[in-house]
Amino acid sequence: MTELLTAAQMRVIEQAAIDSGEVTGLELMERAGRGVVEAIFEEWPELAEEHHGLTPDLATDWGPTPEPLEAFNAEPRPLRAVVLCGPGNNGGDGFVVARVLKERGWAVEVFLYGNAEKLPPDARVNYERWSGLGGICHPWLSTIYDNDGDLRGKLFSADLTIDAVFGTGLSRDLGSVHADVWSAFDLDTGAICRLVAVDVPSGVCSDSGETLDIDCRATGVDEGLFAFQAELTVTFHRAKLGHHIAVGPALCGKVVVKDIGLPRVPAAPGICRAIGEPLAPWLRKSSTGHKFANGHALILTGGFGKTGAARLSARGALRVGAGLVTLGVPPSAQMEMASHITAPMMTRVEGAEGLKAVLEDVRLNALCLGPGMGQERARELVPVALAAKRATVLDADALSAFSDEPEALFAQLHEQCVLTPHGGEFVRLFPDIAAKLNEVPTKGPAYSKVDATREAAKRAGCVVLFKGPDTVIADPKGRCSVNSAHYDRAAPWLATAGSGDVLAGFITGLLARGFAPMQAAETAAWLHVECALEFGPGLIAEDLPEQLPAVFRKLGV
Ligand SMILES: NC(=O)C1=CN([C@@H]2O[C@H](COP(=O)(O)OP(=O)(O)OC[C@H]3O[C@@H](n4cnc5c(N)ncnc54)[C@H](OP(=O)(O)O)[C@@H]3O)[C@@H](O)[C@H]2O)[C@@H](O)CC1
Ligand SMILES: Nc1ncnc2c1ncn2[C@@H]1O[C@H](COP(=O)(O)OP(=O)(O)O)[C@@H](O)[C@H]1O
Ligand SMILES: [K+]
Repeated sequence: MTELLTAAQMRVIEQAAIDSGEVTGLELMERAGRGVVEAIFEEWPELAEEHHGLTPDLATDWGPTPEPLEAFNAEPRPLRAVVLCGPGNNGGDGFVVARVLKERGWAVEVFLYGNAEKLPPDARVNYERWSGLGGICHPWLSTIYDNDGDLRGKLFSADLTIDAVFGTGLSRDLGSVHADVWSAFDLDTGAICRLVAVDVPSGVCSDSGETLDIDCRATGVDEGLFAFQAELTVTFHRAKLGHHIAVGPALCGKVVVKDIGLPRVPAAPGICRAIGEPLAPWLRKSSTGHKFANGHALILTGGFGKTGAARLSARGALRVGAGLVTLGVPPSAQMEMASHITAPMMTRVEGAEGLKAVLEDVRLNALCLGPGMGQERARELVPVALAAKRATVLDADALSAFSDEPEALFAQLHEQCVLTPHGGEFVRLFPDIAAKLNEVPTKGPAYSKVDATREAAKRAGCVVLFKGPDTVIADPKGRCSVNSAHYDRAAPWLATAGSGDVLAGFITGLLARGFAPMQAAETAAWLHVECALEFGPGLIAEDLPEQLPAVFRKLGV
């Protein structure tokens, strides 16, 4: 697992390194700027070729694009970069990038969105260093929208554009920025070729992955998405939360993390982690254990015509390694279920008394309630299941059944429980927290899905897994992790009916095997995405459990 930092955590790490005398802020800025250039050349090796920025294929004059024949005959020209620098240290990194590219023979134009006199000290030094090499345009002095050497024209014809306007210091509503800064956000940045964001695309809050909105009435600016759309984002030391949650991933393009020589992140409870590959020994079965040594899961089903979801969970629980899985079926669905199952077992669970009787078997060590269950049955059975104090997953109907009285549910939950809401279920159980999360943010750092999940887990007193492409998992003590299904782990085919039921089954199966709730939720979420990637396009929920053998084999289980 690697850390996903907030801006404040990054500042603490940076400040500690500076205070220890190991490094200066200026050295960090130099490494950051050079790291950006290195990442650019790794991403587009054609920009790094030996002729030091001279190429007839990529570079034309600053003017309009020449006709093909003209381009063919044209003399090689320097590659061209536009660097947009903001008023803080992100801008400072931009000046370093400008200098390094210029030293390699590039034609570089730098725009400063801010007042040079007010730049922070390290950024100011790099501004001065750049000033010895090239000029600086102040956007408010140039005629941005005409066709004569304007910023817009330059951006759209440059070989590379660097966004160093705002990084982790984005703190205020963009409506409060001076019109000169605003002009940078008023561009269709998605259409700019090779737009590289330094640290984070400007306008994206690095803690929440949200874009900060503006008060459109106050500014007269049209509503829109006020952030740069990067093709590549180069960040430093560790990825930030905003690279993996909310709309951040959609705006970052691709994220590369460059080492700038800072020490390892000290373990601290407030630091959130990206879930990585589980260790194979955790998932191996003991060579001597019998089936009961791997636990016995009970999955409660819905009535006639509603049993499919629980069957998906059961298949997931079995494949992930539970020794036995039993489906608890109401009488109306017994025939239906019997004709569908082979490996899972079945037992009749009619109502609260029926469940109490079944739970007298203490070998049933993990329970799953919710998938396809129906809210009425869930209201009756959830209290019995929770009173039995077994490891318990509550999903789907077992959550929605308590939307009128979430406090009544919270009073019964215990620390062996895992709640797995999707966005809609989260709103029903935690309406005030969801309202904060869904508010359009105007200030940074904005309230994030990580904040919301932590708050929900604390209130519920158990692990909460808040689903989505950015699944966030938290426990009541504040431990938190993100299962990011973005970038090379993008798994859009998981958005299919029943995939959440399989996830609930994976968690239940791992709980049956003795995993702690947080570890079960994290491991299951990671495996779930791996199964989707293993299968690829065309995936439906039934396919997910069937990929586990291949995923386990790759892990060396
Ligand atoms: N930490 C590290 O280890 C390293 C950090 N490095 C780099 O430093 C970056 C962080 O620098 P930073 O803290 O100076 O913040 P940055 O993003 O440049 O912006 C701050 C400026 O913007 C202003 N401002 C904010 N919001 C605004 C708004 N809505 N509208 C208008 N203005 C607004 C804000 O004004 P203020 O709110 O203070 O009045 C201030 O002037 C980081 O992303 C990375 O690139 C690397 O060099 C090396 C290692
Ligand atoms: N675009 C996506 N990318 C990655 N994972 C996704 C995406 N959309 C949904 N998922 C995952 O798929 C599952 C869907 O669960 P849920 O909404 O409960 O569906 P269902 O109720 O049909 O089973 C969750 O684990 C969620 O994280
Ligand atoms: K930036």
